[in-house]
Amino acid sequence: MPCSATCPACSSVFVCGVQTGACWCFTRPALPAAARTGQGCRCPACLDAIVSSPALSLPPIADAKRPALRAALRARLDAKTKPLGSLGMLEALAVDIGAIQDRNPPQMEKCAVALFAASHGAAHRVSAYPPDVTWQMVENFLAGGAAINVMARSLNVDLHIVNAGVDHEFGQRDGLIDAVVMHGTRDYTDPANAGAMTQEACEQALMRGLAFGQNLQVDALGFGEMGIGNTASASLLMHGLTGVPLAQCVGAGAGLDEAGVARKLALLDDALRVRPRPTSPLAWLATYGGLEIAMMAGAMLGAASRGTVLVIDGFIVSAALLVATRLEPNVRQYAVFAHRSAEQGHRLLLANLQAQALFDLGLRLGEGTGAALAMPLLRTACAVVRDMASFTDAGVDTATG
Ligand SMILES: Cc1cc2ncn([C@H]3O[C@H](COP(=O)(O)O)[C@@H](O)[C@H]3O)c2cc1C
Ligand SMILES: O=C(O)c1cccnc1
Repeated sequence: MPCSATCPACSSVFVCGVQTGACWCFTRPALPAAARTGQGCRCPACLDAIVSSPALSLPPIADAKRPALRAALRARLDAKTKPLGSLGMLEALAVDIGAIQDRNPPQMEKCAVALFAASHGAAHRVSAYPPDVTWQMVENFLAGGAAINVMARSLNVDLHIVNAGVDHEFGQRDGLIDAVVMHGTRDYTDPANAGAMTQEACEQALMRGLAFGQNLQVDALGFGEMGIGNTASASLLMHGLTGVPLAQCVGAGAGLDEAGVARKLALLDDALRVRPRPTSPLAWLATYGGLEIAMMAGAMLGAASRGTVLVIDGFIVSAALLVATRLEPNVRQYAVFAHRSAEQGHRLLLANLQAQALFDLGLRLGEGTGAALAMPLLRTACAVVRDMASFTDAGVDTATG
């Protein structure tokens, strides 16, 4: 039985977590998810029970704060033959990776990117490109000719292509992981549709992603996506889960001009008006899609539960992480952010996730290209901790005067 959307005792606006096992504060997203108590959740403000039993069971994700390990990693870096802090963000990155892996020194041998592809029913209305580009690009990935293929090869990164729900018959194909939940979402801009997918399809996509993430043995997993129309879904999720005004969440995507962005914004605004506002993170995801975003969110939760570093790519992947954090806040600690995308909403989305990206090359492609490009930085950060000489090792004396 679902609970009310507000805490009955203290009236804080908490959204029902009956589907997810974690209650969620709409007006104050910085609050921790409500504590779980055998039968349900408690409002973190007043501790009164507000949820009946959860339906979706997620694996536990350990708290990766690990202050003692972080201090040891920092001390190890400070003893290296360099001015204190002179490797800047690489030092923070190394400490984060060590804390995620619970290892000193951290390890970065096997790096992979998983690219999740799916079709969007709304694609023909919200993108500068036709919906068929989604399946045609999957063929390109399988043939090895896309940007992510070239980067993965040149950077020694494994690449996994996952079909989360492309509207096309590929048949049995080498190199294509079939995780199809449905052949594309429904068009949420059509008032006749309740939303992009049912709650059941959404949970199935999430759980398939979860299993994928739990089973992959890598030190770092980068996330990529392909789905014409998916910046629109990401914008709606960003708006719904953060409260940032829609206009600041919507951008050019793969290449709309100014007038195109204005049309996209008006369409998405209408799509929000024609049906009731979703009342949980999972309902936002089901209503506005897409399948690849749901599967990525699940894969993030699965990979984090086994201590894998999550390498977040651009705008769409960040939106998937946002969803994942609303299901299990600890997942945020497992994420490192590759780059700041040129997509309009990404700067604010990163700020909302309290994230600092490693670089900004003006990329706006997706596919996991930013994540792949970050892998050498992750490898190098770990190598510095492991291999650099300390002042004592090298006999360098820093005493002055
Ligand atoms: C040829 C081509 C290759 C791509 N690879 C990634 N995207 C990127 O663009 C799409 C999102 O933009 P929008 O929401 O505006 O459709 C996604 O597929 C994303 O991965 C591509 C887009 C195109 C056209
Ligand atoms: O930031 C991204 O991931 C992005 C931006 C535009 C188009 N495709 C992806």
